[in-house]
Amino acid sequence: MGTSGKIKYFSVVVPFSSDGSQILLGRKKRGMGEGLWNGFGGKPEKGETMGRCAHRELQEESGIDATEYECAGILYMDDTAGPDYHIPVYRVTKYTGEIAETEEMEPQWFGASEDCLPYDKMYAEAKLWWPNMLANTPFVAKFLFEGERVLSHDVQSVGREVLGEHMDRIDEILLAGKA
Ligand SMILES: COc1nc(N)nc2c1ncn2[C@H]1C[C@H](O)[C@@H](COP(=O)(O)OP(=O)(O)OP(=O)(O)O)O1
Repeated sequence: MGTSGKIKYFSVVVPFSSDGSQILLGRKKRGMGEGLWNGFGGKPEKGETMGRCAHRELQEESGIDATEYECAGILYMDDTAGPDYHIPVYRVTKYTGEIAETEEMEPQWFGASEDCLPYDKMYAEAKLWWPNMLANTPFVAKFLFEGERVLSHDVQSVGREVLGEHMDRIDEILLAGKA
């Protein structure tokens, strides 16, 4: 854990097209990560599990309603100075509704392959975990940051049961109001 001892929780949510050939990203229009392409997402509300947070944030930021989605991996980000971030990443395989630009996000489809992703306009660590996301291989990724610089990383492919155990621990913390 970084020196601040604080952990902040966020979701990141990525819709895939029905044939899996495209992914929907959003360009953040304000606040944290402004100008960067990322999945949709944000902080859980009080009493909310991460899955519910992912569903709500996607709806709020893109207008669509995820009907089939699952956790694809977790980003554990330690910072040498600021708070640490624990960020489950979700893959949406079915949704209803119309995609819309919102106050927070400008949505755009990208090809679901590494050479189609706008890595130069994504968070610095994106290129380290997106290969797992694209291959549909569950992952647990650990990063040590100094500000925006990645000092070290360890991205492990894991079984779904292991990922489930990580998610259970996070939900337990959220539901106990300890986040
Ligand atoms: C290096 O760190 C990050 N990497 C990646 N890939 N994604 C990150 C990183 N830091 C934050 N994020 C994601 C997590 C969330 O999806 C957004 C930030 O969420 P936001 O600040 O918009 O949270 P909200 O709850 O929506 O906040 P407001 O209600 O204030 O809009 O970035």
